[in-house]
Amino acid sequence: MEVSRGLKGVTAVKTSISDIDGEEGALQYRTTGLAECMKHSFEKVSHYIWENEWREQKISFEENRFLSNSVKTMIQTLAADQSLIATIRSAVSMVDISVDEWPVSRKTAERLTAVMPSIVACAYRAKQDKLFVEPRTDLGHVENFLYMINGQMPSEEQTAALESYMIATMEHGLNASTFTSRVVISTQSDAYSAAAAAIGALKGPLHGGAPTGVMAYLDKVNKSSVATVIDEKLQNGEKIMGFGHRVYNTTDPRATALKEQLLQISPRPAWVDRAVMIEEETVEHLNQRKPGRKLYANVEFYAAALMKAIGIPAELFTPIFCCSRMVGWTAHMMEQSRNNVIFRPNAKYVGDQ
Ligand SMILES: CC(=O)SCCNC(=O)CCNC(=O)[C@H](O)C(C)(C)COP(=O)(O)OP(=O)(O)OC[C@H]1O[C@@H](n2cnc3c(N)ncnc32)[C@H](O)[C@@H]1OP(=O)(O)O
Ligand SMILES: O=C([O-])CC(=O)C(=O)O
Repeated sequence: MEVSRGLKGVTAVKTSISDIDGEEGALQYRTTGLAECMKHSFEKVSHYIWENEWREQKISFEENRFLSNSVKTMIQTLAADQSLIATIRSAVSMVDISVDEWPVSRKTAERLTAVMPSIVACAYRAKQDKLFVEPRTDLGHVENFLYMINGQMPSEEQTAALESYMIATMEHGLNASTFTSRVVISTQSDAYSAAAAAIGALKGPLHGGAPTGVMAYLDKVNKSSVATVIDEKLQNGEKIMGFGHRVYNTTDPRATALKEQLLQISPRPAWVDRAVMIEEETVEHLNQRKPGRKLYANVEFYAAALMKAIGIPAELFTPIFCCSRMVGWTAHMMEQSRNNVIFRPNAKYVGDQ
């Protein structure tokens, strides 16, 4: 019996939600390339990913932003002694507790996606002893999110940059957290349980938790050099965060798109050019140290840099990723539940006979 560790190279589902060309470095949502998708609003691309139809549909997004008083109180209580991401993961399972539907509906996908920024903003502000800023219904999804985080209107540049990031990270095939969500749904469980489990999978440093490690890497290199830091990390068996990918054997197209956005920020912060140099040197050095592995920047390197450049604190990087990826998770939950087979692979016994 062949065992594929980490299911490397195994095709486990058929999907019409997105397609990745790992050799060419291309990503499309349904039949539309990433660059074209990034020209539209978060709401419009979400609708496209869920329904395969281009239509501006904002109203129910706005209605779905609100948190009940009891959920706000629970988030504020949890935030007092839990990490931000643990609070968010727990909070997702507390909204709309009684929903237990099958198959997963578009209505639930929209509720989960629209409410996530409110959960994140509530938890983030509670950790700073600040009161929750109620969502506004006259603002777009991303603009409202920044407004709830900071309690003031964001600049157009900030909103546009974050919207680009959030669209670029909405969906990415059968990555670990999306796979998690499909496994949970495959037992005919509910979307809230699947979303909480997916957040648990996303937060790990090998997946959506990587941007924190990217910031630490940049700091370390700035005090020393790329070669020294990489050699030290490889000797300790550590990975360089923001580099390497299971599917891409070239630069991640989202990294390229976010780098473009980063270079458009005006005025450009002094550290940005240095970060670009570090990315290039890292690729060169990693490929010298690990020849043939084809290690390039992944989305997380430029996600971290772009969010830093628009003034987003590092502790929000992974929570914001949860907000954008909720679109992909829920699209996969719908797809799985409409044509379900429970996931149950084999394990090869290698213990004592
Ligand atoms: C949104 C996202 O999830 S994007 C990914 C975010 N994660 C990161 O940035 C963490 C750093 N990167 C990694 O850990 C990996 O590249 C992953 C988890 C993304 C992919 O892992 P896998 O597909 O299992 O690749 P695997 O770990 O087997 O790597 C193949 C080889 O390249 C090396 N390698 C891969 N990534 C890195 C890296 N970032 N730094 C150093 N070496 C690396 C491995 O050590 C391995 O070398 P070996 O053949 O000598 O053993
Ligand atoms: O596809 C993956 O394995 C990880 C990734 O880039 C993502 O989830 O966006």
